[in-house]
Amino acid sequence: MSDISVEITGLKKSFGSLDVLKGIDVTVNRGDVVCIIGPSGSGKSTLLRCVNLLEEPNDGKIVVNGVELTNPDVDIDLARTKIGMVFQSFNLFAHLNVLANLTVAQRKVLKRSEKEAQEIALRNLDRVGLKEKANSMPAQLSGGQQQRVAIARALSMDPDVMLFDEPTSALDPELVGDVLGVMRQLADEGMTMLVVTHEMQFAREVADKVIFMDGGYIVEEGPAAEVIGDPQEARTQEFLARVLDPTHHGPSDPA
Ligand SMILES: Nc1ncnc2c1ncn2[C@@H]1O[C@H](COP(=O)(O)OP(=O)(O)OP(=O)(O)O)[C@@H](O)[C@H]1O
Repeated sequence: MSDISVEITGLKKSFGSLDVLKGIDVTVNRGDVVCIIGPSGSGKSTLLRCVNLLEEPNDGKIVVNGVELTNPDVDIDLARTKIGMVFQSFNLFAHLNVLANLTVAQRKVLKRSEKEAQEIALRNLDRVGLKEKANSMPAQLSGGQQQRVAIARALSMDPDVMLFDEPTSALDPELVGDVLGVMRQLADEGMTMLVVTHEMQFAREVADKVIFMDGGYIVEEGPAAEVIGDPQEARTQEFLARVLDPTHHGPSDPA
């Protein structure tokens, strides 16, 4: 089996006349955590959405665990079950309790029996420390708990890869640590993860590789210490101010 889990080559995506991804190449090895950072509007979410086939690329190739998702003959529903996605806004079904949130796609897409789906759901709720909330409704949970349920829901589909799109951005600061803790645990367990985040400490401590995107290009890629730098250095302070500034939209087009 290849060591490569995700291989993206020459990926391009436009919305009308807006070129958002201008030729992206990314390789993620099996078991690695890759963090994607970059200013607002640089195309980070669009990249993840293309990998999960929520957006159709205009050009390029995406291969996940040997399956070319960009091949028009691929069974998209089946391929997508292998890719778990966690969004900023949790996206739980508000009218279903926690357990049902975790079983519905297992029943429908993977055709698991109710009993098997519930067993797998409870195991994954336990993994994120929320087994006792199985019968709660999403609205009865904190944002951090809802996000951990969303992670457990994605895990219940037995994904090969987990994609996280700013999973802590919508949370109150005191709830961020619990969600990052679950993500650290998944990384320790060897889950392959592609994470769009503004959490630089998480990137420094957990990422095997950091990718810095700007203006639809990858402009830097490597170990966190090289891409983000030492937090004590002035260069790093300037860099972080640029990456974390929500008003920066500067597509410094290298072409
Ligand atoms: N469905 C869409 N239709 C039109 N434009 C879109 C669509 N999705 C994204 N865009 C535009 O593409 C550009 C990149 O958006 P994207 O969400 O990928 O950036 P981002 O780097 O994730 O930003 P942020 O950090 O603010 O989430 C933005 O200009 C955005 O307005």
